[in-house]
Amino acid sequence: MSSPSPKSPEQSDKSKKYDRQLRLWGDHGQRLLENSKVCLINATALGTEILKSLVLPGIGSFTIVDGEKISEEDIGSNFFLENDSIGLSRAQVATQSLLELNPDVRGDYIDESPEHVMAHTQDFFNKFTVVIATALPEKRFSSDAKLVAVSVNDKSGVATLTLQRPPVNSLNLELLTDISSGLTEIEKAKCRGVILTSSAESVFSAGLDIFEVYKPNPERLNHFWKVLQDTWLKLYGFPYATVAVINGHAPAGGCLLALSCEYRIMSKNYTIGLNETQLGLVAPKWFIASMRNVIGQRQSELALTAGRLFKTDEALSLGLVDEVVDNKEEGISKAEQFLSRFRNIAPEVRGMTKQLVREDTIKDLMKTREQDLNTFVQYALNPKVQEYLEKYMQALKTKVLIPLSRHLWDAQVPLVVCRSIGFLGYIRLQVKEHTVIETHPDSENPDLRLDKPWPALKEHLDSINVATLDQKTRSHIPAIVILYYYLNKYKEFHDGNVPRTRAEKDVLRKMIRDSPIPDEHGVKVLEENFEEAIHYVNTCLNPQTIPSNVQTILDDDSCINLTQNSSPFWVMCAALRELVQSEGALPVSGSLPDMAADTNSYITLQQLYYKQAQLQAEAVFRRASQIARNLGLPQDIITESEVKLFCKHANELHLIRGCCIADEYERTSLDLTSYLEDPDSLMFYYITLRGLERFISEFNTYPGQFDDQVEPDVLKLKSIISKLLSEWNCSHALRDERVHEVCRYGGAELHSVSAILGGCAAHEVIKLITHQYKPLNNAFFYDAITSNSATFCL
Ligand SMILES: CCCCCCC/C=C/C(=O)SCCNC(=O)CCNC(=O)[C@H](O)C(C)(C)COP(=O)(O)OP(=O)(O)OC[C@H]1O[C@@H](n2cnc3c(N)ncnc32)[C@H](O)[C@@H]1OP(=O)(O)O
Repeated sequence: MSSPSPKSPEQSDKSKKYDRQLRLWGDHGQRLLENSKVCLINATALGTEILKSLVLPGIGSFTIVDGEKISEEDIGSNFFLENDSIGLSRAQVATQSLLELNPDVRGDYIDESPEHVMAHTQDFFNKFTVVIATALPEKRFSSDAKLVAVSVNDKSGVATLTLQRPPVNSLNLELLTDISSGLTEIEKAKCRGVILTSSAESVFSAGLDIFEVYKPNPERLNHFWKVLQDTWLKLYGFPYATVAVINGHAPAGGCLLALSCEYRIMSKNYTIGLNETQLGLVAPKWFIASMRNVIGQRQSELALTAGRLFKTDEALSLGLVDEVVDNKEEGISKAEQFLSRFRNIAPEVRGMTKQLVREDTIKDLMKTREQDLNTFVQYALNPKVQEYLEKYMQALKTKVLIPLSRHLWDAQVPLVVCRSIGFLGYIRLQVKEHTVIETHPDSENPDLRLDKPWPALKEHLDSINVATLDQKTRSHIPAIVILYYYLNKYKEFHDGNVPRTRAEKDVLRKMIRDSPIPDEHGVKVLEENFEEAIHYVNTCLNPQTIPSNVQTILDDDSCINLTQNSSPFWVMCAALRELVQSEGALPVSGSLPDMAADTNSYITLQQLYYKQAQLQAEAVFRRASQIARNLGLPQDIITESEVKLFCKHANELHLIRGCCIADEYERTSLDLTSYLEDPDSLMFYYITLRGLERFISEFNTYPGQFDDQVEPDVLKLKSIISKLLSEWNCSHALRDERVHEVCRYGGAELHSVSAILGGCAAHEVIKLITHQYKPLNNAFFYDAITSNSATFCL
């Protein structure tokens, strides 16, 4: 790779400290690094290894977001955590240890889960240059979807209101609002009855959304409770017959919804109850009344004070539910049968009777609404209650990858997701758009323009007749002059064409090789500069074309249709496009390779190239500044030094348009056939890891985490993976030993694997920050057993 030249001996302390890396990405790269703000989610062994490799080269600052306390497992794998820190905040201890590595770096931490941070400070992550997330399970939910579905069976006149807020229909403000408007819709349609059920496989509703009450915004909290009261009043006093088909767990608020209906049909093997006391919460009076009206004072008191959750069959014996079924379909059919009981009863009469039965309970809340609201708000804001809720939230675990990925995608903040488990490692980069000016290609041909020299260069080169030079001058002229001279001779005999094929180039090489004048002994000695000219025949005579990747960038919509949101890169590209259109070529890079020549002739030539590069860069700068002005962008958005750098590297520009992780996880088909047919392909790790993510999401543990659960977990993971493969329409199966291997790890991190992967991930982050070198596009897998690695574009 090409590198900036070494620094002079008079270096500042900082440049001494960073000397080696400055050779790789220069002062300007270092400046970007020192201005960067990096966020790490979860200070796992891998997470801290990544930060270590970013703190040492001097990022500006880092913030760790991690609500976990240090465990024994952490101590075993995480170099930055000490034995005596068990039980302390992982974010805090890791921050302190990392800061010791480099006094020039600032660091802080947030001792909260990323989900909590997301829920309370939506834009928190937007301020970072890069966000890195380790050990972050997916969360399968989409924020845009409708939260309830209402369907009416025209024949039976029965409406079904289905709760569909994944994953567990927790009742947040939006879901409650949708339930309420769903009921209004049904009321207007004058249906014979309503079935309330859920689209989730195993949950009816998890009750109130804890995020509405944990560290709440007081205004929203008020509104939330009012809407809950309204929704309950509407459902409880609904004029038409209501049945709850409880096709999954129904704790707390979920139970309240079911209790508000007139009849309850529950699938086997789930739980239901008002379990508030178990959570350290007191259920409001109308929750209690709803239960008392169904199972009576005595049973309610026993159930409520203990916060009991009843299994389906217990709930049946208690009268909390009316019927038990095997599945939702049977439940719906039984609900229709219940509703058909009222076929011969006038709906108004039925409705009025229900109103009278329920009137007192409804009036009670109506009378005390304001007081109930105040009590709730005060109670929710009580620090002790918040403490309970915090503990409870931690127990529920957080899964935040999907919403975080979407959020950062929209905010255009790069996200680097990494996982290290046993001998397996994975890095996935999410960038919406990433542009690179200095890609540092491995080999670069000098940009000499000998096929089409600009006038000043042509004039200079034409002024030297190589054939007539004396021996001494001849041996000191730069190789480029020689090459140009013989190229012109060649063209004279070949209809003005430059040599293209190997045979044609051999002809030119021979012309140069045969050129020496015999010495006094009649021997032809080929001077070093002539040897160099022969060498350049291969690399310097390719006609000046615009590389296809650069042309694609210049033809990109972002280059042609600039807006006020266009980045400086695109403004410079637009200006470059105009230069290319008028001159037919990219700007000259302006640098000459070293050559055996006398200083004067070399410098004369070097000046010509340098001056031409300056002139072209100035033209691009003027045009770019004008474009920026026309767009109303700030004047300092385009700097002359940046435009010079841009023009110098115009033939290596690189653009990545990535893919959002959330989209990747929601994809329904994936063509893996070609990979899975190759026994050496590491693609199976992708499938295994996706299975692992889903396992963690469903069971809140790692497969194989508990010794006595390894075999059952293997079966569970296998079934999850085959479900995934069938979701992707992929007929291949994953070999059993692969699944066993992952379960054997039990979620453990190995420090050695995390250290390697941490270095790799940190290097990708440096590329993203400095906008130098091409970053990974987009996933990297590392197998520490075979020492193989592979990258895939997912
Ligand atoms: C402050 C004053 C308040 C006074 C009001 C008093 C009245 C209170 C009424 C209430 O309703 S309080 C809420 C009580 N709810 C519960 O206790 C249920 C908790 N959830 C569960 O037990 C289980 O989730 C479940 C319903 C049995 C389903 O289990 P499953 O294994 O299928 O899913 P999980 O992995 O546990 O959860 C998936 C996902 O959903 C999140 N989640 C679960 N419940 C809630 C909730 N109530 N609010 C918000 N989020 C919830 C859970 O954290 C998981 O999230 P991720 O980890 O995927 O991010």
